[in-house]
Amino acid sequence: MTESLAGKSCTPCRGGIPPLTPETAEAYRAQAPDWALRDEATRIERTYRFRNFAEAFAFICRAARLAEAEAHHPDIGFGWGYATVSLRTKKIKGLHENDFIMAVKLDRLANAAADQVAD
Ligand SMILES: C[C@H](O)[C@H](O)[C@H]1CNC2=NC(N)=NC(=O)C2=N1
Repeated sequence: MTESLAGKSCTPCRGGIPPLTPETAEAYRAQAPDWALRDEATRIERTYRFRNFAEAFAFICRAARLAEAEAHHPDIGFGWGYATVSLRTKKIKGLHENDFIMAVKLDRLANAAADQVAD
């Protein structure tokens, strides 16, 4: 059981530490169950669905502001009705707690906006 990530903030990662093991990443995923481990658990990814292009764009604008506030930046692809978000920590070429903090906060953003539609 990992402690609540929603109340945490990203911390600077300068490298020199190992990435999360797949097992630890899986434990973190309990708080972000809609995210998938990808590329041998070196990154996480989620696709959010929206009603149209404008709502997807509004979400990624909010996501970008969150990323700047947390100094941790996802890769984002988007189009009509969707945004696909990928997170990893470059300095360690894998996953860090920061990636899951961002995942949980992005999920909250999407839910709070109430503009996301079910898959
Ligand atoms: C110094 C600064 O914290 C780092 O360069 C940050 C910036 N944003 C980042 N975002 C992501 N997703 N991974 C990183 O490794 C990363 N590094």
